[in-house]
Amino acid sequence: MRAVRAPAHPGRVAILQADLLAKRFGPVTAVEEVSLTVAEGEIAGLLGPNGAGKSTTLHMLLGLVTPDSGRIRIFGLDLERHRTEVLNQVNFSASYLGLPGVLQVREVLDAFARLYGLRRPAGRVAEVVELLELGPLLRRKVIDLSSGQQTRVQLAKALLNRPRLLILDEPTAALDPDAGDRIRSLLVGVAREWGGAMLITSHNMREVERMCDRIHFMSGGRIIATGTAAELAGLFGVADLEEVFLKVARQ
Ligand SMILES: Nc1ncnc2c1ncn2[C@@H]1O[C@H](COP(=O)(O)OP(=O)(O)OP(=O)(O)O)[C@@H](O)[C@H]1O
Repeated sequence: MRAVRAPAHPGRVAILQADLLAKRFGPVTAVEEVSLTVAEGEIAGLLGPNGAGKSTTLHMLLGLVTPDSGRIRIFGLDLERHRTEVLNQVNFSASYLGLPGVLQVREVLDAFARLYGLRRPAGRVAEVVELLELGPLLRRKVIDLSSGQQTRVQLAKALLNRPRLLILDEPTAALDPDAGDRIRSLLVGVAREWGGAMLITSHNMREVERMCDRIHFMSGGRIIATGTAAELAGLFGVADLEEVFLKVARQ
């Protein structure tokens, strides 16, 4: 299949550059020849059916999984050689990442603020609490929160260090339509305001169409197409991203 490769932001600095990543788990090839870039200020989407290799790719970009081959540069630095310097300016949120359930929301945020070595931890915690509307939940234990509320705490934690690169694995999967809508607006605002870059996975095609400047579509461990939602729809000869997804998943 011919791939569309549209440069989203020609001339802008590449925040993330991954070249020819590959990862096998025993007999399973999870990721093969994956190359992608995310530019400063860009929100990029990584889409694909279940098992396409999205999470494995994200985990390699976060240094959680070691690639069998390939190279990752973030902020122009090699991730393997400059791991601490790079990861200090990156953050990640995923619904499957548990937070310490016995702690109150305030304690969780304070603990991460200290862990990140923030200069004004109390001020920054107050900012993310306001951004994610967590004020009424601060004294509640994480384990007692609904999954949507826990997602908001996860996102607050992920924004604490003002990451230059924010990686989100299905950020709004547990949120109701209203909360999801507000979080999407917030994330777009954060990307535009900070000039940081975001890479997100999602199974919500409307969300991806609304948020993402550019989409990398994965199937069978490979990126099979890259472009805007409209470019991908054109490439596959369908009306929208939802139909692209169905076409790829059913092939
Ligand atoms: N730790 C692991 N050990 C063995 N196989 C793994 C491991 N992690 C992932 N895989 C396999 O690699 C392939 C890609 O998995 P991955 O989780 O990256 O897909 P995904 O696109 O994120 O899927 P989903 O949309 O379901 O979250 C799958 O076949 C999966 O079973």
